[in-house]
Amino acid sequence: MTILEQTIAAIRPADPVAVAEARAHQDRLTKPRGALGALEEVAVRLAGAAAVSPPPLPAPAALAIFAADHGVHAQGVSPWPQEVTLQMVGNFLAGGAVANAFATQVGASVTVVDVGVAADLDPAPGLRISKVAYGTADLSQGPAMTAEQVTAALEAGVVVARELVEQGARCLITGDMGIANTTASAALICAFTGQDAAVATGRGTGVDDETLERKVEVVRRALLANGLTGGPDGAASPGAQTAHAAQMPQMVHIEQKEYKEQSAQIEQTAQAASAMKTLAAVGGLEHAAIAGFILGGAAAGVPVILDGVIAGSAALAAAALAPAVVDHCVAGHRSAEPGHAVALSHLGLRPLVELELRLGEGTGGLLAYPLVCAAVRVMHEVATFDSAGVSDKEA
Ligand SMILES: O=C(O)c1ccc[n+]([C@@H]2O[C@H](COP(=O)([O-])O)[C@@H](O)[C@H]2O)c1
Ligand SMILES: Cc1cc2nc[nH]c2cc1C
Repeated sequence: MTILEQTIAAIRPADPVAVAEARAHQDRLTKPRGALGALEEVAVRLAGAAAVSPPPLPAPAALAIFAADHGVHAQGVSPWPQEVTLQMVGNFLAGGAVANAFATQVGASVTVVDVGVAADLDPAPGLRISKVAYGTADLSQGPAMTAEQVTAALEAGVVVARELVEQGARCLITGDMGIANTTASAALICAFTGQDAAVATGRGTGVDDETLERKVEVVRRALLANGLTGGPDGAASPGAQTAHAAQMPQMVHIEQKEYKEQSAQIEQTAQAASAMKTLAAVGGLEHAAIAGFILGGAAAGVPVILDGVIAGSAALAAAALAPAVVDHCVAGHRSAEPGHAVALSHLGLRPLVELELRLGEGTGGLLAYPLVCAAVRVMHEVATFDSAGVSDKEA
């Protein structure tokens, strides 16, 4: 088995017993039932993911910022020069970015991963060089990446997640840096959800009206050029259905349950193959690496806090590869980029923080991290009605 196959095979869906225990425990704590709102669901979610209630405290946390460049920058979709990706990597390594300040605030470590910056980087403490390519090809003209590049970037993300967990991290936070990557994110979101480009495409770092119009057209062209009409799984490949249909005749005598299981397995395999194609067509190297990072965290048994629209679009790919991965994710925030809400609603994730952030780097995930810790701490430390001798509400 490849690293990616092993990782996908290791991801378990939420444990229903732990979920039920966590819900019941929440209801015994000295507070009106449901009074902690969305935080109660976060604690229950983490219990399901860890298959134990209460779930372990998600500390310490590690942020990984995946950096890469984009061929689609040539279409004039970002007001910023491409070299800002490289320059911001230098800023992260020097501790001068917003992500560094927020990481210090919440005690998270910061690792910068070069998966596709269009320049050679010198080795430095805190930098991991896992370069797959010097940026992607222009996704509006055809596939942004080869299948080999997608696999390499996904596996690079898995390896970073594994190593951070081996080094003691108990919560992973996604981060990204890549000028023009909101265009790739919008295209991925359209492909995976079927949403229209005009709805999913936003102003990124702050483009004017004219550039936004061009950006929407670039996303439309990218979907067309790559034969992606969009769909519930981003499964635009006709091969998906053909592979499934081809298996049907041999299955007529198989027991109904077994047939259903095998049928679901075949469908999942087709969906995964299609997700790889979609990533290659309109994704970025950091999107693929972040998808791998999310899968790697889930496989290693730690929760993953997703940052903004780049992470949201990468999570769509991860979920198409391994649907159970969503049970291990927490949506840190909802970015101002409109496609992010589309992605989160498709994933069924509720963002914890809504501050109209549109920075990336992991900033929204880092701000949400103390809320996730607080949600879990409640489960460990708050007294029950019984233990504190507090009268429960009359039935
Ligand atoms: O996280 C987000 O939702 C987000 C929204 C807008 C912009 N960004 C960041 O801005 C850069 C991409 O913006 P753009 O306009 O060049 O596509 C990239 O480095 C992202 O981290 C990030
Ligand atoms: C300055 C700058 C910082 C960023 N951080 C993440 N994306 C970014 C884009 C720009 C342009």
